[in-house]
Amino acid sequence: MTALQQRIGPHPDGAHLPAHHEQCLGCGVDNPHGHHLSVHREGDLVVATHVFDDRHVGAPGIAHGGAVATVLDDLYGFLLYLVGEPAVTRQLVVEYLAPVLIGTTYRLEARVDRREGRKLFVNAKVTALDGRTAATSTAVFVTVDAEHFTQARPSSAI
Ligand SMILES: CCCCCCCCCCCC(=O)SCCNC(=O)CCNC(=O)[C@H](O)C(C)(C)COP(=O)(O)OP(=O)(O)OC[C@H]1O[C@@H](n2cnc3c(N)ncnc32)[C@H](O)[C@@H]1OP(=O)(O)O
Repeated sequence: MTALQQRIGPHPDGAHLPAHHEQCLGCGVDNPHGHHLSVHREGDLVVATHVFDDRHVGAPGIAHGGAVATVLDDLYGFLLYLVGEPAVTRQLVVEYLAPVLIGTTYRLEARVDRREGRKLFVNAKVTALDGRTAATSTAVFVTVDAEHFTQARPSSAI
């Protein structure tokens, strides 16, 4: 079994899901610019509790839209652990419904809506702890083989 296959799973309900790799902008623990997302499985959902900090500011006190998109994109990347195959973003759509505030805790959740061949149609939302939804998203991911990740660095550890 390859390291990629081992990382992909399976992962039981409730399990903490492994970072994509240590330097990943979304979830890598060793990336000083990263969001350090910590994600677990809740049934068919992947879920994170997240606080944007001053590194992610756009308008004063408000998270940059690109930072929110980054986190959503990375969260979708955890659905591959439920699908059991690697997949990458082909299309990402974000609806910014309300400002995402710096220093405020949000629940992020994502799920696979449906699959058609290699295409995974996925959706996500960002919800404040008072229940208000700050952002929703849809995306299309496309499954790839392990060689996809060796295009830039043939010796990639993924
Ligand atoms: C453990 C850790 C490891 C895994 C680590 C994972 C890390 C995850 C990190 C978070 C996520 C990311 O940031 S991922 C990084 C950002 N994304 C990328 O770099 C991807 C760049 N794009 C690509 O490499 C390529 O375009 C691919 C692989 C996505 C697809 O290329 P392809 O393989 O040639 O496939 P292609 O024929 O073009 O399209 C496949 C199918 O999708 C359809 N399709 C294409 N676009 C759309 C669309 N917008 N809406 C609907 N359908 C679409 C096509 O019609 C086709 O359908 P049909 O004709 O077959 O029916």
